[in-house]
Amino acid sequence: MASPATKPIFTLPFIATSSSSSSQPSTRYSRLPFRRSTTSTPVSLKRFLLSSVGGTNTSPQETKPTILVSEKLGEAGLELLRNFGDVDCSYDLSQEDLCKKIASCDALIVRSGTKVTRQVFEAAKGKLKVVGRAGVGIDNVDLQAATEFGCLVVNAPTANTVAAAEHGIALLASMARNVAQADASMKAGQWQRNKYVGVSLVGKTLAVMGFGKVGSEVARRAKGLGMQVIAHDPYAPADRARAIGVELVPFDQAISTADFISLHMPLTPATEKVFSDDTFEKMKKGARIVNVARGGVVDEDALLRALDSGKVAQAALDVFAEEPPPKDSKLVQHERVTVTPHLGASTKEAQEGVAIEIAEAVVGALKGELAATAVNAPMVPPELGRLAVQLVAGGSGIKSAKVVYKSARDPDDLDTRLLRAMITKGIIEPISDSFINLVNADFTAKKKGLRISEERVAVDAPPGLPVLSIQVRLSSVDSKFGSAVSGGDISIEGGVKHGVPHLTRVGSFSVDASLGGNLVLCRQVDRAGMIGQVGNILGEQNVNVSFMSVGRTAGRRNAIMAIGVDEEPNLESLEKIGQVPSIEEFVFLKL
Ligand SMILES: NC(=O)c1ccc[n+]([C@@H]2O[C@H](COP(=O)([O-])OP(=O)(O)OC[C@H]3O[C@@H](n4cnc5c(N)ncnc54)[C@H](O)[C@@H]3O)[C@@H](O)[C@H]2O)c1
Ligand SMILES: O=C(O)[C@H](O)COP(=O)(O)O
Repeated sequence: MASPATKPIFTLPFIATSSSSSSQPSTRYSRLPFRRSTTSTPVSLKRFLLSSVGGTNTSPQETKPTILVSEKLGEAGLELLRNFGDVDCSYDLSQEDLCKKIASCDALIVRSGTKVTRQVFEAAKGKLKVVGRAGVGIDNVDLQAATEFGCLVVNAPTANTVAAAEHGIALLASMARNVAQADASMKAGQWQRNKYVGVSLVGKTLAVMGFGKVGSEVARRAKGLGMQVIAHDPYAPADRARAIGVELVPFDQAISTADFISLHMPLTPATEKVFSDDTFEKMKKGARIVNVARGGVVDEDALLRALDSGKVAQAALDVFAEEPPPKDSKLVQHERVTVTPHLGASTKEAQEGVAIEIAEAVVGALKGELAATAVNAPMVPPELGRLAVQLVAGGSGIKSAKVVYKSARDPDDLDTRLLRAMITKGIIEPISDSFINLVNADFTAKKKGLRISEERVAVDAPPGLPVLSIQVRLSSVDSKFGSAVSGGDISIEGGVKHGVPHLTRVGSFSVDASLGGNLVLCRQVDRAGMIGQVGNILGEQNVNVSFMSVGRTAGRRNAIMAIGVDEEPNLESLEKIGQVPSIEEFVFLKL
C-alpha cells in the first residue's frame, strides 16, 4: 500500500536490510517460455555487462589467470588461451584430481567427457569464474551449481553443427546399407553379398526430432537425398521449417509415420529417456534410428528390447548414456546396431573452430566482456530494478515484483531471461549483503523469498525492436514517493533509447530521463518557473544538472520533474528544494 502523498523532508537512497525471509518455502516464479533469441544487446547494456561479470584484465604486473583444459582442444584455441593466461592441459583427470586442481583455477575448459559437478564448484571455493564447454551440449555441467556459485558457463554452440549433421547423415546411410557390418565381415575373410542387402533412403520418411542447428542441417541434407522430411520440435518456429520444406508435426505423429528417426534434441530432464518402451511401441515396425544427440534421451534397455522384437530394425548410435559404454554392452555388440565413439564433432575443421570459439568466449569472460554464448548469465541493465527499490519506504519488505515486457515480438522470439536477471539484480542488490551478479541474482531472489513474476504485453513497435519498454511493479509496499504509485503498486517503466536506458514513466506520469548517475524526482503543481527555481538551488551548490524533464498527467495540474545531477546534492540543497512551495514531494535517487 502506498503512503499518502505528503510533502516530505527529502529522502536519501534506500538502504534496507533483507526485505524478506529466506526461509519462505514456497517462492513461485512464473516464467515466460524462453528461447535463445537472436536479439542483439544494446551497446550500453553490453557495457554494463562488462563490469558486471567481474573482469580479469591482466597487465604484466598482475598474476595471469590459470586456465585448466581438461580435454583435448585444438591448437589454435590453446594458442589464444596461452596468450592470455597460464594454461594447464591435464587430460583424463579423476574427479578427485579435478577437485584438487580446480581450487587454483580461474577457468576450466571441458568437452563432453568431464563431469563438472556440484562437488567441483564447491572445491573451487569461489575462485572458478568461468567454465567453457568446447561444444554444444552442456548436460555434463551442473548449471544450477554453477549459477549458485556465481560461475559463468559458456559454450561453443555453432562450430560443430555441420560436423554433427554430416556424421548423422553418414550414420544414416551406412546403417541403411550395412556398411560397418559388411566391412567387419570382409575383414574377417567373408564375402556375404546376400546377407548385407540394404534399404534405400530415397522416398522414405525421416523424422528429425529436435529442429535446432544440427537437426535442420540434417533435414536439409536428407532432402537432398530425396527423403520426405518431417520434424518435431516444440519450440521451433514453423516458418523456419517450412522455408526448407519441412513440416513440423506432433511427437506421436513424427515417430509413428517415420521410416527413419534422427535424434537432435538436447539432454534435459524433459528429454531424458523420452525414447522408451512406449515410444518404440508407437513406431512403425522396422523403423530405423540414428542418435547423434545424447545417449540419455534413449532408454537403452528399451531400445535393445525393440531391436530384439524387430520393432526397430536398426540403430546407429554415436552417443551413449554412459561413455564409454561398458565393454560388454549388448547394444554396442548388437548385430543390427552401428556404433561410433561420440565422433559427431570430431572433424579437424570443427575442432579447430570449437577451440577458437571457446577460447575467445573464455578469455572474453575472464576480461569481464559480454559472453554472447553464456548459458547461465543473461544481461541487460538493472537500473529499473534499482530505481524501483529506492522508491520503497524504509521498513517495507519487498515480497513480490512483477516485470512487464511491452513488445511486438512473438513470445517464442523474446528471450526474457536476460532482462529478468538484470532487473532482479537491480532489485536484489540494494537489499542483499552478498555479491550479486547476473548469474546468481535469480537464485538469491528466490532464496530471499522474493517472488518475481513476468507478463508480456503485446504492443505495436518498430520491427527489430525486441522490447519497447519494461515496467517494474512492486506490490504490497509503501512508497516514499507517492507519485510513483499506480494501481496500488510502485510502478516505473523504461526502455532503451539510442543505446541508453531511459525512464519513461513513474506511476502514472510520463517522463523522459536517462537512467544513470543521480536523479531528483519532484512532484509539483505544474506552473511556470519551477525548472529555474530548482536549477538555481542546485547551481548555488555547484551541482551540475545534466538534464531536466517534466511529465504531466493533465496539463497545469500535477507534474513530475526529473532532474539528472552529476554530483550528489548536499543536505542543504535538498532541504531547499523541499521548501519550494509548489513542490509537494520529492525523492533523491542514486543509480
Ligand atoms: N554427437 C555429437 O558429437 C554432437 C555434436 C553436436 C551436438 N550434439 C548434440 O546435439 C544436440 C543438438 O545440438 P544443436 O546444436 O542442434 O542444438 P540446438 O540448441 O540448436 O537444437 C536443439 C533443438 O532441440 C529442441 N528441443 C528441445 N527440447 C525438445 C524436445 N523435447 N523435443 C524435440 N526438440 C526439442 C530445441 O528447441 C532446439 O531447437 C546438442 O544438445 C548435443 O547434445 C552432439
Ligand atoms: O555437444 C557437443 O558439442 C558434442 O557432443 C561434442 O562433444 P565433444 O566435444 O565431447 O566431442
